[in-house]
Amino acid sequence: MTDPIIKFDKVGKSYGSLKVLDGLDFEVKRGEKVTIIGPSGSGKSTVLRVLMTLETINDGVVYVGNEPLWHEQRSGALVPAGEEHLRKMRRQLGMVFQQFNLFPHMTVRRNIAEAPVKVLGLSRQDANQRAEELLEMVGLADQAHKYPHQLSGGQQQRVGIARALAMRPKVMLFDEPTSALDPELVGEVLNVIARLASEHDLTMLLVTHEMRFAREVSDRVCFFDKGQMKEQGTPDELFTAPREQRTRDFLKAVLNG
Ligand SMILES: Nc1ncnc2c1ncn2[C@@H]1O[C@H](COP(=O)(O)OP(=O)(O)OP(=O)(O)O)[C@@H](O)[C@H]1O
Repeated sequence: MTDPIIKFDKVGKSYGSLKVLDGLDFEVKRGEKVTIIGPSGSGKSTVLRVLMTLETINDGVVYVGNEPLWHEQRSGALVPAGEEHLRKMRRQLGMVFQQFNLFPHMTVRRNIAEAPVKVLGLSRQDANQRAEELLEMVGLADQAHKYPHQLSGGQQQRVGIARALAMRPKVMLFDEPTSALDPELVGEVLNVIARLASEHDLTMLLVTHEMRFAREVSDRVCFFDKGQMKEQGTPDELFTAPREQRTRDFLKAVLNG
């Protein structure tokens, strides 16, 4: 593995007096599968939302590839980025949300094909073909002409994954992709993500409360607390021999809870 494809360099983010990211230093390398775990409110989702340009930052620099995400170089200085730069940078990332956010009035196939047509300029025919290949991959080839409300939550989330992949992002972000699902539907979604992780060299950054899953799919697990990364390691290092007391307390609470 080589250069970082994502880098947070002393990134600060606050809502009023609440510091959500506190001088955060964090990197993900190309092709790496990284999971962020940590208590509620530790800033995990904010990291993904900042990358997706859904939240601004107050301090520091975020890099995607080797380019600043929220800034542009002008005459050697970093200045706040304009909308065109943000749009270009955002295209490198795909995100799967807790709430699937599918368009209710579009068929499953159209949900997946719409952005490739509108944003990437693919022909409708090529976009439909891409959508059908992705539906096959997530095990929903026979659901292309249904509407989201005709699918289970697990199926809708698999469409959400196909939709993000249709834009051929360099990095896939997953924000607690199973937390809105009934327990019996969690497995089918985790299986699709695990297969993606093992069969593709896509970079993946996941926030999850599913510790067993984090252990299985990740190259590296990062423990966040109070807007900082407090500890990181391979799944084995972090889950079997955490160094920090705060990590031990957290794991004890979630694994026994
Ligand atoms: N738009 C907002 N306005 C004010 N506070 C916010 C906003 N969005 C998030 N927060 C607060 O920022 C903190 C960090 O939120 P974030 O969603 O990143 O946490 P998290 O670690 O993902 O938590 P969880 O596991 O509960 O999802 C929380 O205390 C949250 O209430």
